[in-house]
Amino acid sequence: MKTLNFITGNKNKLSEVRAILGDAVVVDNKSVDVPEIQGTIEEIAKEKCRRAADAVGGPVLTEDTALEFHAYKGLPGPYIKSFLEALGHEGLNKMLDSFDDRSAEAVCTFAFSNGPGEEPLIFQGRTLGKIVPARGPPNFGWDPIFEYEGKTYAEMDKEEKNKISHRYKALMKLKAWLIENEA
Ligand SMILES: O=c1nc[nH]c2c1ncn2[C@H]1C[C@H](O)[C@@H](COP(=O)(O)OP(=O)(O)OP(=O)(O)O)O1
Ligand SMILES: [Mg+2]
Repeated sequence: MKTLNFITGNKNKLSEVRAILGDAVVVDNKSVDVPEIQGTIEEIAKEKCRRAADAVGGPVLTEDTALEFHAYKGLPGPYIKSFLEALGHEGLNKMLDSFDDRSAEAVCTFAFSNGPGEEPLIFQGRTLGKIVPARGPPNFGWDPIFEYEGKTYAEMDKEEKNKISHRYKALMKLKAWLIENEA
């Protein structure tokens, strides 16, 4: 059975990845402090993966999550973590108050490298929603302010989010690739 070494410090990401991939794949986890550069989502995701592969000295899976506000031409994008820490749910909502367009895309980008010096492959999923005042338990990042078809991610039960999320869509692509390349 395929084992993936998923390098992340985020427990919520890890549990969603395990829930979505289920029994098909064993997901090991290591929390390595990997520096994150600036750039496009793909550049950031690939560089994070290269650095994780160097740090671990073997095959690694990494993931980078972005939240793109359409009114801001895609920003905060991959910098959402800093924006969330600085502004909170309320501040992120306020950023959009002078715009009619509150739509946003959640973007999940997995990168897989076979080891140091091996070019990372990218698997990306996107879910379109909108930014709303927080509703639901504040367990995971910006889940309470991202609404998809009338419910925020935080208002959905885990199974529900894991069927439509940006992370689910990216993992289906990764899974298809794993199946093709294992045979
Ligand atoms: O499904 C999600 N629902 C709500 N919030 C989420 C989700 N997925 C990531 N997030 C948050 C965590 C962090 O504030 C930022 C992404 O930053 P990002 O660098 O990718 O994540 P991280 O630093 O927590 O973990 P890692 O060690 O994998 O880099 O968005
Ligand atoms: Mg990070």
